[in-house]
Amino acid sequence: MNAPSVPAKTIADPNALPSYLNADNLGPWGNYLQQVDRVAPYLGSLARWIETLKRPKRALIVDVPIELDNGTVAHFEGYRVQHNLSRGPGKGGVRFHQDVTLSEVMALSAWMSVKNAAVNVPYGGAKGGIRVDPKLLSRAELERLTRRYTSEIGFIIGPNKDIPAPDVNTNEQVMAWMMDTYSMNSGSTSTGVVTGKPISLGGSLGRKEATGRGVFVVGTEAAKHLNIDIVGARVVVQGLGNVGGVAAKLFHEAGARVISAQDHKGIVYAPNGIDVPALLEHVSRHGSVEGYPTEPLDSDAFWALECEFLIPAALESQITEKNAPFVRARMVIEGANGPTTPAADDILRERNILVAPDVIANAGGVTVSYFEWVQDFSSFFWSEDEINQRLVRIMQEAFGAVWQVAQDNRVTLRTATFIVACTRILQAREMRGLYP
Ligand SMILES: NC(=O)C1=CN([C@@H]2O[C@H](COP(=O)(O)OP(=O)(O)OC[C@H]3O[C@@H](n4cnc5c(N)ncnc54)[C@H](OP(=O)(O)O)[C@@H]3O)[C@@H](O)[C@H]2O)C=CC1
Ligand SMILES: O=C(O)CCC(=O)C(=O)O
Repeated sequence: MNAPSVPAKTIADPNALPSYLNADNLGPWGNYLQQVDRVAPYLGSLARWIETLKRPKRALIVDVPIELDNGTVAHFEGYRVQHNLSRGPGKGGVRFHQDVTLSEVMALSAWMSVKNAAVNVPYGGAKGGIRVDPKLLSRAELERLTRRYTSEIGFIIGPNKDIPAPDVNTNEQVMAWMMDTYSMNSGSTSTGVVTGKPISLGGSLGRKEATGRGVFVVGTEAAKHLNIDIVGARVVVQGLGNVGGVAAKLFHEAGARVISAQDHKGIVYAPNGIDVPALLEHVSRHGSVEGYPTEPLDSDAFWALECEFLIPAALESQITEKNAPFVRARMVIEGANGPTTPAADDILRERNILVAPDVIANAGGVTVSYFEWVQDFSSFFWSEDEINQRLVRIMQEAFGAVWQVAQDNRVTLRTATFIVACTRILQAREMRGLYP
């Protein structure tokens, strides 16, 4: 009788993904992996490096303990993920939000790698976050949290290593605290360690508005291809924070009609167009669109509004297979990172709705962050006009190149952007080689 054949020694599959990378349902990280799978057929011989894109280079989880104002000690979970450093130091924002997870930060860091390569700024991709609802903290608690987090991640960030910036619920003040903490710990003032700083601390003119401005530029470029006139065009925006607020303002100033805006507390709707400056003033005073005079509209109807531009500018996975069949926009301009799931992408494509993806549409922020970093290194600061002109040129050229790749390969703008960006990343990976 033959004995069953049993290998003398079972070796774990050396190419198996680490467990935290390969679960079936990983939310934004799972969506990113699907986007990478879609680009693989277009990478030629570079496809042999594709696994590089599916594994973050480095993921740091830190405990961030702080003393609350009432004397108790609270522990928060913080992350900094450096997805890819082949093209330069890590670059990407820091998010403070109660739903932040490691897998979400991994996805956000990976989209930074793609975005930075798409606009050809010399960075890899990184992102950070703390799982906290900052609205529940006092200003002093927020400062302690930011400083402790900065110290905990301090050994992997730096002007030549990884440069954080603002994201959801972080701003110039948070960046100032991060810069100060890093500088104290390293023994010299280091303005280049973060971008999105106050102007008085080496920040750049135009950075605060840059992401929304980039969204507007990409929207107007895409509109030219679809023969849409901006004047009178209808715009619907989700999220009136830094990105959505500026984008809404610029569309309004260009003569478009912003007909609806949503944040986590409410929806504003005015079919003839909202007075955007008045709405933004209301939001800055009350923290939300809630309470602003409006015609009634529920959340399902919001996504189904007929419009030329639908701009998700809040969080991930807002346009899904559930609401994508009802979207009646001519195009979706992604101000947020990861707002459209791959299943929704397919539905929108079938329905002939153009999607200008996050990895190009919201790249204006990091582009001006790059300008800020360059200005800090040279201690020579540019005028706002110079910055905006350079920003517009980079965004127009990058979007034009992506548009052409999409036409040539008959793929979506998302896959086209991934083709351009992943080619750059993997070429750098190949040229550098693997061994020290
Ligand atoms: N800041 C930047 O430079 C860049 C940001 N991004 C991306 O843009 C998006 C927005 O970032 P940013 O504007 O900086 O963040 P902000 O914190 O300034 O604003 C976030 C906005 O999203 C709204 N929001 C949050 N949760 C929901 C929800 N569940 N439903 C509806 N609205 C919601 C917030 O409303 P409320 O206040 O009511 O919670 C707020 O209006 C994020 O995806 C971010 O990653 C991308 C590139 C650069
Ligand atoms: O300005 C930066 O460095 C990064 C901004 C960011 O986090 C993003 O583009 O998502």
